[in-house]
Amino acid sequence: MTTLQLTEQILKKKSFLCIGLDVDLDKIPQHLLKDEDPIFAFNKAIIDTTHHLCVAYKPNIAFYEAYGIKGWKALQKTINYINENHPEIFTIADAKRGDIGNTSKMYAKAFFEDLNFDSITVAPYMGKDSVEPFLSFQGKHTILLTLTSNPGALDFQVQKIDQKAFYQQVLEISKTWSNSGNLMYVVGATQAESLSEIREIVPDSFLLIPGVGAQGGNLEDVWKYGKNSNVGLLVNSSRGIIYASSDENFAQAAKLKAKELQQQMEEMLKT
Ligand SMILES: O=c1ccn([C@@H]2O[C@H](COP(=O)(O)O)[C@@H](O)[C@H]2O)c(=O)[nH]1
Repeated sequence: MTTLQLTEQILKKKSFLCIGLDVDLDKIPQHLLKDEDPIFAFNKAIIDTTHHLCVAYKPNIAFYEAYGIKGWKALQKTINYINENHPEIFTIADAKRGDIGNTSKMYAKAFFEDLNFDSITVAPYMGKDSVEPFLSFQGKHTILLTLTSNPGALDFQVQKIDQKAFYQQVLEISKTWSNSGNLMYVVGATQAESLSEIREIVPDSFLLIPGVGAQGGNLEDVWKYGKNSNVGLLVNSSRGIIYASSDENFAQAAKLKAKELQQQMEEMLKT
């Protein structure tokens, strides 16, 4: 999917919501554990009730890898289900990969070719040759971790090198790489005060913003400081939506939570 198509979906659905599919078997409704594939059964129910309210789904790969081969199969079924039934939805493999070039190439093949995700999150720490193998896939997007939502973001990302914070260097340097048009950036909703300055460096790029809901980030601030003239935002919520209820009505409860966020976004898009 192109960024233009993604923007069209945002305007059509009046939503820049990304729903995180972070499935934890200890948190899903217990009746689903009787299913042959509880992870997929949970995801399918969430997708069936929320697909019209969001423009992206983001399975965090850790939540699938943790369950071994069963988790990986559930991930495959989930991405296939989205691609077959809702091809207009942007898919993000939140895998946070990045390694020496030939290894990154294999990560890229796994997530872009085998699983057919539209995008993947990548850590920039190993530099250009670790990221460019992802960027070389046409029609796919690489979402670089930039200023993350967790307290540990202060350990390295804001430290200064040549008077500039490390995360600012990530933005400026990555813009010079081959196929940098395929780049998007992760900025935590908890870092909203830095969004204006980030927008000055990457005015046109999409920003993936996790951290609203369970982590306390504020959607109004993200909109105020992070939007660009094409919206340019994907705001993720995982636990706040998918675990809205642990009863049999969990998917309807998730739909209500997603609807609340979508309605706030619809109002913002009118301004
Ligand atoms: O800076 C980051 C980067 C990634 N994440 C991921 O997003 C979701 C957030 O989940 P919530 O339940 O809505 O808090 C999760 O998969 C994180 O690993 C992030 O939170 N912050």
